[in-house]
Amino acid sequence: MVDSGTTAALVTEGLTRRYGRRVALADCSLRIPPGRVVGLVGPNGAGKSTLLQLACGLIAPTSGSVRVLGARPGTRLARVGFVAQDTPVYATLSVADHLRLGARLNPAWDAAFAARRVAALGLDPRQRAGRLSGGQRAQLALTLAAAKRPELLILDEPVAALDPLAREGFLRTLIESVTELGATAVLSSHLLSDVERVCDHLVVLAGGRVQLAGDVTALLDAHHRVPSPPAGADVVHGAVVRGPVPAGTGAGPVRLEELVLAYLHRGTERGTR
Ligand SMILES: Nc1ncnc2c1ncn2[C@@H]1O[C@H](COP(=O)(O)OP(=O)(O)OP(=O)(O)O)[C@@H](O)[C@H]1O
Repeated sequence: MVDSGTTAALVTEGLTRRYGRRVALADCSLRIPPGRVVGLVGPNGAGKSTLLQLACGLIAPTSGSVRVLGARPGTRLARVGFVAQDTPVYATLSVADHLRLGARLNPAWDAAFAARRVAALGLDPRQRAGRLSGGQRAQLALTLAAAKRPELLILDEPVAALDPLAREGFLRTLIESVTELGATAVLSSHLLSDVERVCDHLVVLAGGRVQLAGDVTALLDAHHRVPSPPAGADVVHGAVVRGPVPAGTGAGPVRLEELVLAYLHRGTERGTR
């Protein structure tokens, strides 16, 4: 799908995925513009991994459609980097073997970037990946995905296994490479503080449905915190109100974390599955 001459990174329309009778993702319509760092948030079982796997072409929709960089998922493999939640690596291959494999498989492979990151992480190139710690494995998988120099980087809970220092370093590197390449990154996370720090676009899922999506600044501008919302106000949850509020109500700006939580509460209470 094309908008203003720019191909969206990800477009879904009525995207639905069932597992038997369980609806993992329902009627999801989204448009992620290029060049964004997108935070995908939602409680356990909300459908985040399902959406990301659909975007990568690892699973097929039950109904609806998904386009990635203007094409069907799975047809732009060199242009999409994906790190799954369990950060898979080849246990018997060394760190250096992984980099060699990356270079062989990816036309735009950035060997200098990969070598720099491995050195900065203090990983021994001779070490077998199966002997790395969980966090080190995650770092290796992230390095491989980023060194592809993809146009779209899809990361399923990329920082979950990293210590706070490594998390901070990884997010900084991610922003640097996304900015340098003009790429798009979509990352699912339970850590709202990380999302607040690095994401400029937000998608909130609950009960398999999109509760909120859009540019972070625009979303924050469109909501307020009103201690006692007046009658007729469009209350999302608690003190969080959508749209303009009359003067004299004590309305103030809402923080991202508060906004996300309000939509998560609303989505969960509605039992939208
Ligand atoms: N392969 C599968 N078979 C059956 N049900 C599945 C499968 N994968 C996911 N589900 C179900 O689909 C729903 C959404 O799961 P999904 O993994 O997408 O959630 P999530 O938001 O990524 O959760 P988490 O934050 O816990 O990783 C859940 O109810 C889950 O049990």
